[in-house]
Amino acid sequence: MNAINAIVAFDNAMNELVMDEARGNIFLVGMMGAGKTTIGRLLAGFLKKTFYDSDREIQKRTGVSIPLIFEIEGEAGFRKRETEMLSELVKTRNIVLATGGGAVLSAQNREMLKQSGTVIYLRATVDDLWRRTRQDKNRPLLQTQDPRTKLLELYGQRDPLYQETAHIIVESGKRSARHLAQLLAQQLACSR
Ligand SMILES: Nc1ncnc2c1ncn2[C@@H]1O[C@H](COP(=O)(O)OP(=O)(O)OP(=O)(O)O)[C@@H](O)[C@H]1O
Ligand SMILES: O=C(O)C1=C[C@@H](O)[C@@H](O)[C@H](O)C1
Ligand SMILES: [Mg+2]
Repeated sequence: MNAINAIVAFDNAMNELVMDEARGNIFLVGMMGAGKTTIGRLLAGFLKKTFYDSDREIQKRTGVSIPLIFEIEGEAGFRKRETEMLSELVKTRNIVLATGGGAVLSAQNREMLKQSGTVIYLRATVDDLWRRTRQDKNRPLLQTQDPRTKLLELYGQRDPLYQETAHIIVESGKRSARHLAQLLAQQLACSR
């Protein structure tokens, strides 16, 4: 696949096929701080789709924050809730969904996402991810002695899984969230 501006991997043939079977759904995957929530909301606005954020839906349903779920139920408890939430959300139509950063860890989740929508991997460098997340205490996995090293470790583990799940890979690079959302909206509109 050739580099097209910020969009580094956009396989049109595959995308047409995927869009046919995708019920109009777009699923964003990527690391914490990749911009899934920010870009997802903007993209939904441009494409006139309904925006959902899996983390937010879990918080709405449980009435507590993600860090508190991690504290009480551990990561395994959170992952179970995340899979339940994704199973519901993938059944809808015409949505843009920002998934949680760890959604791709489960093979079941990866398969569900691939089968029910066009999956976009928002890819960013560890330096950018670190800059965007370092001030934010809302990410339990980064509450360690050395969060930057943890981020690097998670990136190494997850980057192949995001790539495996995605139909489209977008390098977030130096572009603003708004500009990226605009580029994506244009590409997706063209491939319909
Ligand atoms: N392309 C971008 N350029 C500059 N800043 C960005 C970009 N994308 C996101 N940001 C900023 O980075 C921060 C994190 O973004 P966001 O919360 O959307 O990430 P996320 O992928 O949803 O993370 P999480 O998996 O933890 O929910 C926000 O402050 C957002 O404004
Ligand atoms: O990267 C992760 O594993 C996570 C990212 C967030 O979106 C939340 O889903 C939670 O903090 C876990
Ligand atoms: Mg988010």
